[in-house]
Amino acid sequence: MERFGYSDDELLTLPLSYRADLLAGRAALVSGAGTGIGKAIAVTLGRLGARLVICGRKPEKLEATEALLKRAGAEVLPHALSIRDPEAVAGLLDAAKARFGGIDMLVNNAGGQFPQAAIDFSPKGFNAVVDTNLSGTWYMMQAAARQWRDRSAPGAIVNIVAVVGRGMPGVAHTCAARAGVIALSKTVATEWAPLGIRVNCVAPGIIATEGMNVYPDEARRAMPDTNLMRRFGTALDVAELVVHLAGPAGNFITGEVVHVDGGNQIWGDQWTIPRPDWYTTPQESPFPGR
Ligand SMILES: CCC/C=C/C(=O)SCCNC(=O)CCNC(=O)[C@H](O)C(C)(C)COP(=O)([O-])OP(=O)([O-])OC[C@H]1O[C@@H](n2cnc3c(N)ncnc32)[C@H](O)[C@@H]1OP(=O)([O-])[O-]
Ligand SMILES: NC(=O)C1=CN([C@@H]2O[C@H](COP(=O)(O)OP(=O)(O)OC[C@H]3O[C@@H](n4cnc5c(N)ncnc54)[C@H](OP(=O)(O)O)[C@@H]3O)[C@@H](O)[C@H]2O)C=CC1
Repeated sequence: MERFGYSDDELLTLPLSYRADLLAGRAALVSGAGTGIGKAIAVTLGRLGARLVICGRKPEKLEATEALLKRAGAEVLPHALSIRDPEAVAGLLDAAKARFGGIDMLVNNAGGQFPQAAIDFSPKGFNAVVDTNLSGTWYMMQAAARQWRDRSAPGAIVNIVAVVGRGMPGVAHTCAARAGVIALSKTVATEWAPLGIRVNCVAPGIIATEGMNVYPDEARRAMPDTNLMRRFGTALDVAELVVHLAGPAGNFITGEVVHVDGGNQIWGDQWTIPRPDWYTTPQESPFPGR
């Protein structure tokens, strides 16, 4: 691929599809906001007037996004933690309440995985991915929902997942975790509608971010061949969809999974590890049927 995501200046200046004060007076919490898609989401929300709480494990990544948000004129509270730690997550929501009186929007973007054939997963590797993407996301959802309930305030959650409807060879652990997030989201969309809480998922296809460095060159080069538009999407494509779902345009949308994947889900099979010969050259099966 030619480049890995936007420069800071591009994030601050690329034209947006929304009016500049759309989210004035609102506060948003974005996880994994120090890099890639999360950084683009945070900056986009900030450019539209929202105040931001940003989290991730590494303070230095958050500092870069904090500086960018300040350039956009947004108020920002950076808070380093691992979303895998439920007590730290509860502390994060307390800090957001102390600073901004609470949040209106939660974007669970933090996550990731490593590519490996499933048959080789170690228990530690599998659990690391499930803990981060499923349990970590859940701790954030529950802590936010409890605060909204206690404040008698409405709220919107957007969970960033992946295109997992047909599985994705090389990242079975993340497929399991993301499918879990989708099922959780649909279930609590129903349980929490009486509290005024909407819950939706965004499933990005291949998006140009530095996170793509974890994939082998061969797999990454082939990725644009697996969507109808035959290219990578951008972090802004995801960020603008998040604005739609978390903001006023999404008021009647809940329990939904929206794909921003150039049509990958209806067409291409997506490999994150090299394809075995079985799928690339004509084969005579050594395992005949009855
Ligand atoms: C197109 C696809 C769609 C999606 C695209 C994207 O998401 S792009 C964005 C993508 N961005 C990202 O994905 C970035 C975020 N990803 C991450 O931070 C990590 O992948 C994580 C989710 C495992 C973090 O968990 P953590 O902080 O606990 O990390 P840790 O380093 O301590 O590892 C824990 C254990 O996991 C195992 N293990 C780890 N790596 C490998 C490997 N290469 N090989 C084999 N195994 C591996 C190993 O068992 C290790 O323990 P050990 O043996 O070392 O004692
Ligand atoms: N790029 C793509 O094509 C696709 C991405 N996605 C998903 O979108 C999300 C963003 O991806 P992208 O921006 O590309 O990748 P990045 O690797 O750049 O972003 C992941 C972010 O999550 C944070 N993070 C990881 N683990 C934790 C944790 N335990 N606690 C808190 N923060 C954590 C990281 O920060 P730190 O290391 O400081 O904790 C980092 O900022 C991820 O969930 C990814 O899997 C889904 C489909 C496709």
